[in-house]
Amino acid sequence: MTEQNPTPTAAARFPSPRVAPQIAQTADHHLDIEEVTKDFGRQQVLKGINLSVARGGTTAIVGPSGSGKTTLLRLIAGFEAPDTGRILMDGKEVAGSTWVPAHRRNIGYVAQDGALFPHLSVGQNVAFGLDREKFRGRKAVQERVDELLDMVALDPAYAKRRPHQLSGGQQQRIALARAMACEPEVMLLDEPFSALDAGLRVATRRAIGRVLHQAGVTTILVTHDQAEALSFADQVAVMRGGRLAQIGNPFVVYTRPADRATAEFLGDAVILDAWLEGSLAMCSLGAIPVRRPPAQGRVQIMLRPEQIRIAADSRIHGTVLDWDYFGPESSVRIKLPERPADPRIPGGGEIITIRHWNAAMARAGMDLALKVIGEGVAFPID
Ligand SMILES: Nc1ncnc2c1ncn2[C@@H]1O[C@H](COP(=O)(O)OP(=O)(O)OP(=O)(O)O)[C@@H](O)[C@H]1O
Repeated sequence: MTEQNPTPTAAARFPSPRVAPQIAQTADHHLDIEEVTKDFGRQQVLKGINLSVARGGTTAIVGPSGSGKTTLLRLIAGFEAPDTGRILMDGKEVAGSTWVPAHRRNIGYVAQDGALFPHLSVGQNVAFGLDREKFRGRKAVQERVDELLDMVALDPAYAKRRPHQLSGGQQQRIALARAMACEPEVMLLDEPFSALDAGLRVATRRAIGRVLHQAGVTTILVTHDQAEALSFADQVAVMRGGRLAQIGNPFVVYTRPADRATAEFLGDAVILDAWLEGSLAMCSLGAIPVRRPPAQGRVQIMLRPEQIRIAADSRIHGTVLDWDYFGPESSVRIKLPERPADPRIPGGGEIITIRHWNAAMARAGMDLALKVIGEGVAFPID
């Protein structure tokens, strides 16, 4: 873990009360980020971030490239200092009016490429993080290295190899073992799976997630992959343009995104113009129930493609344009009727994409009856 001797700015050392509000501390918060900002030159990269992470919890910070994810992680690690705001661990300030350097924060860090030392063996890489006061002598070190390799499901026989003699997934597990050797309370993972191919990526993610969960380590994963964020974490924080657009559990952020951009970032979304009356949105797909309507009248309604099903008994129809076959499911493009029967309903003629498991059912030009399952999410029109 390299430290870059960050110099806290005057604002970070002496934040004004205006920018460092007291946010109620909850007993099980391990990490609290309060009103944190960070500028690089004239660019404000973080614009007032507030985020709390529960002890032993797993948070994924997800967002498009350049949204400030890595910068936030580096601030938590102590590689950089915030310009304003503060960061607390266990309710104690580590950045803000005080400064605790990276090596005293008890935080592990695994980078995208693992950053193993190429000239050291696997065993020496893992041993690098050990507290030599605690593990004195070759035997004690060897036993602990074997234990750590076992923890990440690697045979101790690998200890003698050099990093380049291992697969990408094995190298990432070694990087985790090295970071775990320091016995960190918090583990920061900066896109550690992104260089791995699809199959290895899922297996490595599962293996690393299991190790951290079993050890009760509070974990923050940075990723730009929404599926990875949803499957890995119990809390997802969506970043956009230096701000947190939404924080919630994976189910909530996926099914009830806060705005259209978040909806589209987290997965495929069908978005239609609609007329909202009470808690029913009327659109080309019929009357769709909406939870907590944000407005009345003209809105946009969002559905996930898997909520739109083919159902023989429905009055809503569409025409198949084409489809893509993916094996277990197909993606079917459908054109909705030009003018909905009810004149109050905006839209018509929209092209939507749904998912269906049976490709044999779809033919171009075929008429399909469609049914919506569950609730939609309405977004006000600006
Ligand atoms: N040390 C630095 N000096 C100047 N600008 C920086 C520095 N670090 C980051 N930035 C800028 O801050 C912005 C946010 O970068 P950051 O790496 O935090 O984004 P990110 O969301 O992690 O992106 P990616 O997914 O591409 O890694 C970018 O515009 C980047 O160019």
